Amino acid sequence: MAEYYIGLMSGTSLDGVDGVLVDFSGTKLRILARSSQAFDAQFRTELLALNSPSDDELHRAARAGNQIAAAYAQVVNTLLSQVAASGIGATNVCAIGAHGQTVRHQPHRISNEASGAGYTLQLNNPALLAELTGLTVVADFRSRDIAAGGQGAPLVPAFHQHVFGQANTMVSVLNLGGIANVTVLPADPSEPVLGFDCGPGNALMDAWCQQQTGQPFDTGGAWAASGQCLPELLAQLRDEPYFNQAPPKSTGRDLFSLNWLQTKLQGFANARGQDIQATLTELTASACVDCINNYAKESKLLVVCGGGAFNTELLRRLQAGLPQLQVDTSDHLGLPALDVEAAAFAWLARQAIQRQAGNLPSATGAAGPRILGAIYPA
Ligand SMILES: Nc1ncnc2c1ncn2[C@@H]1O[C@H](COP(=O)(O)OP(=O)(O)OP(=O)(O)O)[C@@H](O)[C@H]1O
Ligand SMILES: CC(=O)N[C@H]1[C@@H]2OC[C@@H](O2)[C@@H](O)[C@@H]1O[C@H](C)C(=O)O
Repeated sequence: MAEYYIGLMSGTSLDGVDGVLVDFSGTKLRILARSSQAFDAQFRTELLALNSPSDDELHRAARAGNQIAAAYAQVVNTLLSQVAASGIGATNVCAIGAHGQTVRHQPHRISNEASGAGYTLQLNNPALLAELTGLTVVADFRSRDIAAGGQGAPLVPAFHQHVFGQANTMVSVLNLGGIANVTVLPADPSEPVLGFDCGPGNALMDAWCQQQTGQPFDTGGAWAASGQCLPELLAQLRDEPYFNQAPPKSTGRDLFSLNWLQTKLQGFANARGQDIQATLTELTASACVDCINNYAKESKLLVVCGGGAFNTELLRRLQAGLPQLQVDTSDHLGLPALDVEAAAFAWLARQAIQRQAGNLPSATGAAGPRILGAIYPA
C-alpha cells in the first residue's frame, strides 16, 4: 500500500521552494515528482529584510507567511500534475511537511527570563496551505525541540540516518544550504548520531556575489576559482567564537549576515572581489573540514547535498582539506542533492502523523525524543 507524502523546503539561502512527492511504502523511499520555484527578487529582498528588526515587521511577516503558503501551494499543484497520469491525486497524499521560512533562530536558553526558553521562527501559513490544497499540513517542526531544551536544528540527521546509514562504516553527510550542517553516522549503530551546524554554507558567498556582480550565486564557484584566498582575511573570518564552540550548536543569518561580513572586511577595502569570494569559499570549506576532522575522523565517505553541491570550487576545496575520505554528492547514492532536505520534511511529516519522534537528542541536545510539528488537518 503506497504511502505518499509531500515535503516542502525553503531554506536559509532564500532562493525559493524545493518540493518532492515521496512514496515511503518500500524499504527505500521513492521520489515520484520534484519541483522548485524561485522567489522573485522583490520577495527575496523582503525575506532578507525580515531577518533583521525593521518597521511594521509583524504585519509584513504575516503577509510574507501568506505568500510562502501560496508559493508552497503552487509547488504542490505542480507535483500533483506530474503524477496525475499515474492515477495519483490529492486524496492519495497523507500529508504535506511544510518547513516555512526561518527569519529568526535564537535557540539558546535565556537565563534572566521566567521561561528560560529560546525560540525559532519560521514564517508560514499552514492553515492557508491546508485550505489551498485540501491536504493535511504539518508545520512548525522546530519549536518543540527547543521547548525541550534542544537547538531545534539540525533536524535532518534522523532522516540522514534513515537513508544514508551504512553497516560497519562511519558516514558523514554535509548539507550545503545557506548554512552548512553535518551529520555523523557512526559505524556502530549503538553509538549516538551527531549533527550540528558547521557555520556559513552559501549565505555569505551568495551575499557577496549578489552585491558585487548582481548574480544571486557564484555558478559552479567559477568566480571564486578565478581568485586567490586571502589568508589574513580568512583568519579574521575564522576568529568567530561559534567555530570553536562544541556541539550541540546551530546558527543562522542572525549571526552570519552581510553585516557580519562587512565588519570583518574592514581593512580589506582594496582587496579584489574575486579574492574575497575565494576566501569566503575557503571559509565554508575549512569550517566544514574542521568539523569532520574533529568529530568524524574515521569517516571514509562524505555525502554532500544541498545547492552547494553544485559549487565545484567549494567541493574541490573540501576534498583538498579531507584527503583521507571520498567526497561525493548524494546523487551518487540515488538521492539528488536538491531533494534531500525536501524529502527530509516529507519524512518528518510522516513521523508526526505516525506519532513518532523526529528529533535526535544526540544532535539537538533536547531532553529527549519528541514528536515534532503542529498538524493542520485537511
Ligand atoms: N550551479 C550552482 N553553482 C553554485 N552554487 C549553486 C548552484 N546552484 C545552487 N547553488 C547554491 O545553492 C543555494 C541553494 O541551495 P539550497 O536550495 O540547498 O538552499 P536552502 O534550501 O536555502 O538550504 P538550507 O535550508 O540548508 O539553508 C543557492 O543559493 C546557491 O548558493
Ligand atoms: C533554523 C533553521 O532553519 N536551520 C536550518 C538552516 O539551514 C541549514 C542549517 O541551518 C540547519 O540547521 C537547518 O536546516 C536543516 C534542514 C535541518 O534542520 O536539518
